[in-house]
Amino acid sequence: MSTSQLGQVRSLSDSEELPPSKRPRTDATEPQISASTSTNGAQVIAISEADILKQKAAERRDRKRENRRKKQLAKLPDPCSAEDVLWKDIQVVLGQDAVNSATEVGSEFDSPFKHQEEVELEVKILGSNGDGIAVSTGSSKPWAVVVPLALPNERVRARIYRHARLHSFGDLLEVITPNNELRDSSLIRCKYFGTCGGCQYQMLSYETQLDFKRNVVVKAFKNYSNLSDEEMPPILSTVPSPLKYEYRTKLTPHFEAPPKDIRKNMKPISEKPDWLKIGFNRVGTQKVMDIEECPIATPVVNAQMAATREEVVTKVHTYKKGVSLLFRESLDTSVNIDDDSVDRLSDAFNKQICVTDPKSLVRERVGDWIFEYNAGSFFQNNNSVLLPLTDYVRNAIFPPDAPTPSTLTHLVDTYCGAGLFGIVLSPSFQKVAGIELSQDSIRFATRNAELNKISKDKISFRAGNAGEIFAVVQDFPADQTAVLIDPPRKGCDEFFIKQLLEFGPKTIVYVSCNVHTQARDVGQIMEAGRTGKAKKYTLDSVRGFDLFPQTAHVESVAVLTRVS
Ligand SMILES: C[S@@+](CC[C@H](N)C(=O)[O-])C[C@H]1O[C@@H](n2cnc3c(N)ncnc32)[C@H](O)[C@@H]1O
Repeated sequence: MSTSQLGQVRSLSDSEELPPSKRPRTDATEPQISASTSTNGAQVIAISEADILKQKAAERRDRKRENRRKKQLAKLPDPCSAEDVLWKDIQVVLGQDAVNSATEVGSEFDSPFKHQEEVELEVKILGSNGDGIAVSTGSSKPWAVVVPLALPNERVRARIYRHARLHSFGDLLEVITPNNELRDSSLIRCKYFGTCGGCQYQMLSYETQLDFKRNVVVKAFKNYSNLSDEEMPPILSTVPSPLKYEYRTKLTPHFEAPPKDIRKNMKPISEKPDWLKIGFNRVGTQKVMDIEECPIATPVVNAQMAATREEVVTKVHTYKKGVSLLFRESLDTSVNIDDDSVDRLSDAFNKQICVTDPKSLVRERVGDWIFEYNAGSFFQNNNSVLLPLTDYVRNAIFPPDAPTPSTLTHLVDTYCGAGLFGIVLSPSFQKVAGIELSQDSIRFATRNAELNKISKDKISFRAGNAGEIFAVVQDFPADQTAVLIDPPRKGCDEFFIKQLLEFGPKTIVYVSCNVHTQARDVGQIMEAGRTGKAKKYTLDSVRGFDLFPQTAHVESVAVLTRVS
């Protein structure tokens, strides 16, 4: 028995005299060593077999945990996800060499910054999500920091609050050196700008906003389409929204239920207490902040929001859960427009109201077209841009300057919602077929076709998965058919693209609220033709549309033509 082993035993039992907080940490994975005195007085250390087995099991558990951790670290974000789009920007800022070296040595999660540390940063680029992406002026370690509301070439101070792979997130505390070519605070129209997470670009001129959005489209096709330079048309300038403010026809602010301790003894109140916040999430958080008005929403929506806020105060003691409110602008639905004697374009018909029940009927005009839908279901939120958008799509399908007249006669409107594109474009086609997953939206699409006096022989809508439409439109001549695609953010699935390519329409117009998945899908359509697996398409044009001024969102329209 060596003295050092004895010493270890001694110090263990000594430590038991200490208060728990001062005792050396005994790892649960260590076998318990017990000291006893033998009959001849010598001390014996006994490690039981059970303890050894326990230790081995614990080591196995540790190894498994470590492997899981390594796998998790190695896992990159899902392609086209918001995290992936950001990760691509981070790599540009840090440079591929720095990213590769950090990955090789496994230091890509070792942030040089502490939680809540205040750091000085230089902003390098504006990320596709609208946040500035900066590097530290003090640390030599390649590490990026994402700072909302910071602009390229600015020096800023930020407080770090979260870490991820080779980057951290920080709250903007101060713009030390502003970029006066871009930043113009006199343009800001909202008192909550900078704290509310809704808008990112109010300090930019509108032209700059459109330029930044074009750049997002350029980057998306570079990162996700896999198209060669020869296959890529120049990305056109972003089409502006006629209204830059007061355009949002829908808002969905929310509020939390009263905290439990307050709810217990709560009586009806008439003045809004401090803890009640009715509004939108604070920038970079899931915490609601109080918003009395939103200047990007229409005046009718703002007026209703003010009235509902007062109502919520008087009823708040009755809520046990948080609530999402809905404000949706509508034309006055009490006017019976099925009656042919009604002049739908008269002032009486055009009175705006705001509905708050998701099941309520909403009525909306797009030019001289009338649409109805349920307040809770999908319809575009910026009415002012819908005529320019549908005109653009029509001109893409029937280019006014084409040397020969178009032969297109049929339109397939996939992901058609309440029938916006199919109905507005219907005069240019002999036949239109639409498909949409929501039964409710299809009920309205059919009603909208009737309201707009389009015959059932000409236009039809069906509920179903978008890819299923191609089996239904077998009688549509592919050479004379245009397919419009307007999917949700996640884009099209494999089944849809396979069916689309088997059908092989002459023209494809792909409208999207997520240019990254759009670029991926367009890339897949083009690749299938390039590799001889399907008919070949050229990408004629890609253009951003600004459906959401003052925010970083961009809609995009890509036009493809079959060449073989
Ligand atoms: C961006 S919206 C476009 C709606 C319509 N084109 C418009 O502009 O009003 C996408 C629509 O796709 C529908 N959708 C989602 N997944 C679908 C699927 N797998 N098949 C068909 N429609 C789907 C949604 O219900 C939603 O109405």
